Amino acid sequence: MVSSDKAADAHTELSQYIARILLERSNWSLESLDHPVLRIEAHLEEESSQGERTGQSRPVFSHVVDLSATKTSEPRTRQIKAAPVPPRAAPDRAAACPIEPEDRPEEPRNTIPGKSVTEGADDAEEENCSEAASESHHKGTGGLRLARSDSNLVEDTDSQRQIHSGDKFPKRRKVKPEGHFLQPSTLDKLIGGIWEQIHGTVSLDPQNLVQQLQLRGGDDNNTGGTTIESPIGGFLMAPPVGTTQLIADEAAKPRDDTRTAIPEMSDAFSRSNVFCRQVTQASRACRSLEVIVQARWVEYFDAYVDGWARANAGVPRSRYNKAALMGACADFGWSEKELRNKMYVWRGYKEIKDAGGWVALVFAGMGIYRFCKYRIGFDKESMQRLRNLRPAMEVAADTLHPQWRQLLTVLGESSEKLYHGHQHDWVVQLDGTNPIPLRNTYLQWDPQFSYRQLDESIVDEATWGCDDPRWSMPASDVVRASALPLCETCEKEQSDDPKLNNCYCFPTLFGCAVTSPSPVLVFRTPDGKNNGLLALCAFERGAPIGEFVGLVTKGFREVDVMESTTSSSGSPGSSVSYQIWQGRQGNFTRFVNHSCKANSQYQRFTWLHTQRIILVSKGIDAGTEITVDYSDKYWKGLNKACLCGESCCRYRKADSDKR
Ligand SMILES: C[S@@+](CC[C@H](N)C(=O)[O-])C[C@H]1O[C@@H](n2cnc3c(N)ncnc32)[C@H](O)[C@@H]1O
Repeated sequence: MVSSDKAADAHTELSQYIARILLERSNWSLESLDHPVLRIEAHLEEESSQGERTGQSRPVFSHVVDLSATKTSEPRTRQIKAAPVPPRAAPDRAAACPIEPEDRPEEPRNTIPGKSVTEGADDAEEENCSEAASESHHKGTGGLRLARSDSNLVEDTDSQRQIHSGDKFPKRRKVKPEGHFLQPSTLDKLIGGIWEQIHGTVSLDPQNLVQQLQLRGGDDNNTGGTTIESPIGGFLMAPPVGTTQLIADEAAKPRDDTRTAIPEMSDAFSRSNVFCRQVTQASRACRSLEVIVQARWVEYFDAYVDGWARANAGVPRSRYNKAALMGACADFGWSEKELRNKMYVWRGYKEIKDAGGWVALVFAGMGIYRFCKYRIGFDKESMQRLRNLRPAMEVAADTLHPQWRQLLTVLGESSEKLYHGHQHDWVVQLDGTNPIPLRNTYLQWDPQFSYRQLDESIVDEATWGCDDPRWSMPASDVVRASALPLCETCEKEQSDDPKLNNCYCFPTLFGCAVTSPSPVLVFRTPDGKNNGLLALCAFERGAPIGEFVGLVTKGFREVDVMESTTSSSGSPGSSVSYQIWQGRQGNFTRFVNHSCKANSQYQRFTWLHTQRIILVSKGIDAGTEITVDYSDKYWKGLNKACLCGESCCRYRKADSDKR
């Protein structure tokens, strides 16, 4: 007997497979069908001894497979589904976690010259679950084991709860596509787009609309039309030919004079950056405004027709519908067909608003038009997914874009934020219920619990004085005159000044002009691990998720800490061990749970001579929990069982139960 889950899987796989064959071999596109079905028929026939058909044929099987789901079904990854929260395992008091990072970051696939994205991905997998139990596999996994350079760390048998890391990023087998050629569904794209916008740098402050552009009426000498001037002065987007000419003119001058041209050009360039950004921001805010107004217009339309229909019960509703349509056509100056087409899309906006709230519309960006026009996977299930995500989206939008709700005042909606503070001061729940203040999720174990969100680690002065133990002397004895430190990984110059920086090992974290918040949220795990970290967008293998920051200290025992070591600045060759404790302060990495089949790991990386610990993806799908392998050293002697739920789980039993 095949279990119903397996049967459903087989069914999905079969229909996807057949759909792929159909699409590959014919000109048919499922996308062009509203409700595609695949009709499979089998006939039992008598065949002649020569293998010819005798004409007798009896239908014995007829089955219709609904392919609508194929058009939109989700990737078969381990999604965290909305579910009621089961009884929780008590986390450690103000848990901090011990970890040792790797020395070398995974080379970001498309930043290392000569290495393509797929090259590394073809490597044999060293961390597959079935091998996990063997010692050799543990070495291959690389996750949070001792780095080679840590071999001189004290072999402290009772120093449990220390998370460690290895030196090398584990190689992984390229994940074979499982017939997802139609994936991700448009809903996935829409949701991904919303998270990207929320975590992006585009500001949706309505002030962008009113302040950043000053429309100035008047005659332009050339066109006689209206001109647009930037508030910072000048007609910024004059043709770049001017600049080209400037260069040519300056080139003709004596050599010394050309230097004066550079500041001028640089000034013009930087002003054009500002202006272009202002127009982009304003236009982005306009787009959000457009969509929410159109969704609201549909509500007006419906209310108008409803009102008439209620007042004249005997008259068919369609009559008022038509009358309203005609009235609107006159006001818009559009034909009925034009308006109907637009209304179809706008009604989609309204439905998205009804499910995902205004936040989903405001941050949806351009993708929403396609989603509403083609309505692929625009079904109850999709709307429920949006409904469940709404509170999480509001947490992120309110905390990252405090002004966004002001756009809603045009609709007469409140501009008051629902969620204050830092985005990780909230624990979101994936069943759509209200987010919980982070603090409340620890009070039962620690009534004094508090957590301060940090952007950077703080060195415990009582322990280290003014010295940062993470700082180490350059490996080379020769102090380079150029002064810019070289990256130990890529050997390029590092600088906090993006114009001077040349190291792009972790470009979203170091050496970049602007850093965007990582698209992650703290969430309530459905499997008893209390809180965990949720990836809102996909992180490709090798991509940094964030830095492990907290209090840089030492000597902590019986609490979760990150353990690491650097070579001593005083005497090269020896090492300095330190800990990073996140019990009371730190960032979102504090909430990363353990899994025996982890999808990320900690790695060491040196930036400007100071060691940093980076949480790096091993390939994470959007909507999944981010996990690391805390390693044997953490679990050894710990009176706690692992709840990762993987078939390869190595710590299913608490150490005390094993005795
Ligand atoms: C760094 S914290 C992770 C966040 C934690 N879940 C929370 O709610 O604060 C580490 C603690 O989480 C819990 N934890 C993490 N991974 C676990 C797992 N696989 N099984 C059981 N408990 C886990 C343990 O209580 C551990 O001490």
